[in-house]
Formats: sequence, structure tokens, C-alpha cells
Amino acid sequence: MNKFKFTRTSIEGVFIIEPTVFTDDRGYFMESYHKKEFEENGLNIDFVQDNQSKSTKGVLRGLHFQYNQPQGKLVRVIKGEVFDVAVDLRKDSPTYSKYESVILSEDNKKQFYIPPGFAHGFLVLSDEAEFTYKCTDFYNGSDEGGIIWNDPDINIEWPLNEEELILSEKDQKWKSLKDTSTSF
Ligand SMILES: Cc1cn([C@H]2C[C@H](O)[C@@H](COP(=O)(O)OP(=O)(O)O[C@H]3O[C@H](C)C(=O)[C@H](O)[C@H]3O)O2)c(=O)[nH]c1=O
Repeated sequence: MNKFKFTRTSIEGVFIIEPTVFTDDRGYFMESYHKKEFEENGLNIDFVQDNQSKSTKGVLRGLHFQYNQPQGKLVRVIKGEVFDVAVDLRKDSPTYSKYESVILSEDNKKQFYIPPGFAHGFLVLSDEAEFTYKCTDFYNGSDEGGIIWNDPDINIEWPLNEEELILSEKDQKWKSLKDTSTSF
């Protein structure tokens, strides 16, 4: 029995995945990942690291990537709601510099697969959000790069006003894509 719905997006390699949720009077059960079913649906990926973070409303984490160890990410929200964004940084891609966004939430249980070669970020819309994701390569802090959240050429329509945003010192200092050398 297939337990996931896979939807391709406008950007090649980026998928929205919806798990089957089994509910009963105790609550619910769902499989959150299934290597074989993902492979059968075009996602032949191996994960090596799982991450989890908690953020309050207005926190924007991103837009991050790793230069030499680019990470594919399977992301989802286990508490609250976020606006999640993937930006195509693959030089030869017809959708270079374009973005795909999706609302991920505790309620919709949607997952978003972002391949290596993308910048990733999310904005928290609920009072709090707990975010968890699987990565196809290991974290390497010295290999990290970023694109500024409000790059006018990418023009992401973030659903909160600028004055509501909370960014780390690091995330306030990234440059725009045109001023960032990437080679994916
Ligand atoms: C990402 C990461 C971070 N850390 C340490 C480094 C810092 O001491 C601390 C916080 O790191 P940072 O501020 O980079 O965390 P985020 O802003 O959530 O970074 C993530 O934000 C966006 C959403 C992403 O897609 C990336 O996975 C990642 O860049 O955790 C680790 O030890 N391992 C890790 O894999």
C-alpha cells in the first residue's frame, strides 16, 4: 500500500510529499519516511543527518546552503506552522534563481524535498514552531553560505512584514545572489 502522495513542483527535483495519516480514538499514526516508496517516486536519496529546531513567531532562518557539501533536505513541521522556501541555485537550471514555497504545518503534515544546489529557509507563522529535517550530507559550518532573505531579484513574497521578522546576526549579513559566487 502506498502511504505517501508525491507532487512535483514548478522546479525540477523539488517535491511536496503528503503522508497517509491513520487516526483513531487514541490519536494518529503515520510513516514520516519510507526509502523504497520514495525511490519508486523519483526520490532516490540517502540521508545521513537529522536536524530539529524550535523558533518563535517571526523567526526567519535562511537562506542557507553549503558550497562544497551541498545538502538535500526533507523538511517538515511537527509543531506550529511555517512558510518554507527553496531557491534554485543550479547555474544551468532553467529555473535558476526562481523559488518554490509551501506552508508546512503540524496540521497539514506536508513535507518538502529540497535537492542539493538550493538555498533553503523558512519563516515561522505560528506562535512557536518545531521544525525537523533529514539531510543528504553532513553539516560543515565552514562550508556554509547564504543569500539575503529579501534579495530583490528572487523577490520572495514572505507573508509577514519586515518589522515582524527576527533574524540571527549571521542571517542579516548575507549578500544578494548576484553578489554571491556559487557553483552548483
Ligand atoms: C545547521 C546546523 C547548525 N549547528 C549548530 C551551529 C550553531 O552553533 C547552531 C545554530 O546554527 P544556525 O544558526 O546555523 O541554525 P539555523 O539558522 O537553523 O540553520 C539552518 O537554517 C536553515 C533552515 C537550513 O536549511 C540549514 O539546515 C541550516 O543552515 O547549531 C549544528 O551543530 N549542526 C547543524 O547541522
